[in-house]
Amino acid sequence: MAPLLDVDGVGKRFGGFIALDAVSLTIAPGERVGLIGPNGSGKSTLVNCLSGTLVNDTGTVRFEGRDLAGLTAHQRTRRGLARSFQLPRPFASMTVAENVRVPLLYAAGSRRGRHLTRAEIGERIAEVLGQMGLADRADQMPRDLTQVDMRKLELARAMAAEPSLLIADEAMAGLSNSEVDDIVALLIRLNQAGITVILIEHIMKAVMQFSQRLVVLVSGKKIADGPPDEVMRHPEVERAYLGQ
Ligand SMILES: Nc1ncnc2c1ncn2[C@@H]1O[C@H](COP(=O)(O)OP(=O)(O)OP(=O)(O)O)[C@@H](O)[C@H]1O
Repeated sequence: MAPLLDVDGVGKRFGGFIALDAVSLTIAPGERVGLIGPNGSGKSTLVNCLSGTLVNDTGTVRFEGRDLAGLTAHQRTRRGLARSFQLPRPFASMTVAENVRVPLLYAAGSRRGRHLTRAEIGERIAEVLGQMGLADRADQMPRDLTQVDMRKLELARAMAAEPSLLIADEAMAGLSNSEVDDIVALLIRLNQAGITVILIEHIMKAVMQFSQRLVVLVSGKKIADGPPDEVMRHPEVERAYLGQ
């Protein structure tokens, strides 16, 4: 099967510091992939190069067979590559439903190649909030949400764009065990509904529950890529984690 995402030799420097060193990886449609690595290993830099908030110095990123070079983050979202942020960034003066409506109007219409009708917009907002377990929070303001619901809203905003690939960047930090389980279950449900998901996460229990494949970055290099159990037994991975 042709890859959904094909990352080939992506490199990024900050001044003289090599944050990403020729990273290559492919993601097949429908996969659930965990991207892990110690602090500062380059995970966010890679995600930023994929989603278009940073421009890679070397290499190419292809999504659905097309080179994304030169496309802004918004253009990539409209092509179906959406990401959520470590720190949720809702519009503070809008309700939960309105927070979903904005990316939906912006991206879903262009994904479908036409304007959505008012009824379709309402249905889609309800569908996304339902998927995220936020249906009864629709009219609340973000400031009134619990931390876990705030994370769900951040994922809902990404999902409103109807992506084929969702990159979830540390969606669980600071949550309780049961809340982590809740978010993992939610991400697995999205995957089962056809969304390819890359999860960046430090909570290893969540990573192992979620991932069908693990990619490990250390010091900007990919050092392992494969089935989670095998990857975690890889000597370099053990060293990187014990060394933390
Ligand atoms: N804009 C920047 N300017 C200079 N250095 C940067 C910049 N962004 C990231 N770095 C450096 O690049 C390295 C990789 O950072 P990155 O945030 O990608 O790591 P990470 O794996 O996501 O870490 P964490 O798990 O802590 O979020 C770090 O050493 C970081 O200090």
